[in-house]
Amino acid sequence: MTHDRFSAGPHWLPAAAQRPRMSAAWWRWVASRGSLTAQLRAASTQPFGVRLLAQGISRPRHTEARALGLDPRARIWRREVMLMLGDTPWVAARSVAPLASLHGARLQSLGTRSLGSWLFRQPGLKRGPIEIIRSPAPTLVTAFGRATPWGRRSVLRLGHTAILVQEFFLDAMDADLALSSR
Ligand SMILES: C=C(O[C@@H]1C=C(C(=O)O)C=C[C@H]1O)C(=O)O
Repeated sequence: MTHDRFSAGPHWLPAAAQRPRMSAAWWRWVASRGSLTAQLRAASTQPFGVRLLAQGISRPRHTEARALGLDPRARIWRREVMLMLGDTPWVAARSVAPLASLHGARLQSLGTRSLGSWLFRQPGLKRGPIEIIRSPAPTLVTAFGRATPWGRRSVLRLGHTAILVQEFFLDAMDADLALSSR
């Protein structure tokens, strides 16, 4: 069985439903609607980087298909990365987009450039509601560190292209920014 970094167990809920369960400092990260890349860059003196873990054609998870309004058998492009500050991973991210809608989109050629640094420059970008999950499956233990309880996702739309961006915050970010204690 392949190691599945991103099989999240519990349910995705609207951000407001999860707010009482998190600190104000976490809320400012998990519920923000701007570019996470830009927020990460501003929060650390360490250089921001993207470590590409995997990308390619796949099938969506059921929860991803539902979020994108897709048939679970539809083919999607998946991109799994670690967002790094210096040598420390702070966020694990999995973004998926229907292959049919990717025509002309840059997801496939991004490499180690941040998806957000391209997306948030596009005029007409629309971001759907932020959903939050608590305690993503403990399987999100990577060679880079353990996950915090928090993950978030939203669908970003650019014309006919829809991209579900899922971000799971790692312990090192919590420790470096002392988010749980504020
Ligand atoms: C959507 C954004 O892009 C970030 C960069 C990603 C990537 O390069 O794959 C994935 C998730 C995001 O955290 C953002 O910066 O908000």
